[in-house]
Amino acid sequence: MITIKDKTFVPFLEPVELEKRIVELARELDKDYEGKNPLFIVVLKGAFLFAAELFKHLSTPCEITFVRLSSYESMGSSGRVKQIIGLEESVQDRHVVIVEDIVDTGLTMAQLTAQLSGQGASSVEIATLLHKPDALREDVRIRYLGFKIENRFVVGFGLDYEEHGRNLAGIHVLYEKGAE
Ligand SMILES: O=P(O)(O)OC[C@H]1O[C@H](OP(=O)(O)OP(=O)(O)O)[C@H](O)[C@@H]1O
Ligand code: HPA
Ligand SMILES: [Mg+2]
Repeated sequence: MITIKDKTFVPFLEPVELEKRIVELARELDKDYEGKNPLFIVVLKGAFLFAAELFKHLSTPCEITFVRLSSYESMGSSGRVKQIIGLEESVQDRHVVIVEDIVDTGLTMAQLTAQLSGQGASSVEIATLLHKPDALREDVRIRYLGFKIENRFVVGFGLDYEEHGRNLAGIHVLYEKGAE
């Protein structure tokens, strides 16, 4: 168990499980994007460790860039996605893969995919480490998924609780008596 501020979290996905699944995703991406020079767009801050692990195992020639989007306040979505750092590259006629840590309500991905398609990308796919199907409120199609998880708040491996816990090597879930 670990404590961050006023909350307790318990281990849920170990670093070795994460790495094993990320290697599988990299192999799938290598196969699907061979010869396409994809543009990977990493969504900061949360996706930084997932992206680092993914790219270490990816061998297809590609370009990598970053945006920084923010919508969460403490443990809930504010309902608004703020673009803190925008995209510098043109996505016109590019095969784009968004690299995200988690699709929760889907609001962040719904907005970003609509924006990229509107800017003329040839294709836009989502690669996310985690997804909470029971929390989804938007029409979001995930092409590359690490783990489907329950609708419970998680931290670690890039994900934060009030900006803390991003450096944890595994994913931890909020401790609720009787649910651990
Ligand atoms: O599906 P949604 O409900 O939109 O939630 C998912 C988004 O929320 C988190 O970002 P956050 O706003 O916490 O910013 P951060 O990555 O800097 O922590 C997470 O990293 C995703 O980008
Ligand atoms: O469960 C979560 N944990 C941390 N950040 C998040 N952003 C969306 N869902 C989550
Ligand atoms: Mg966050």
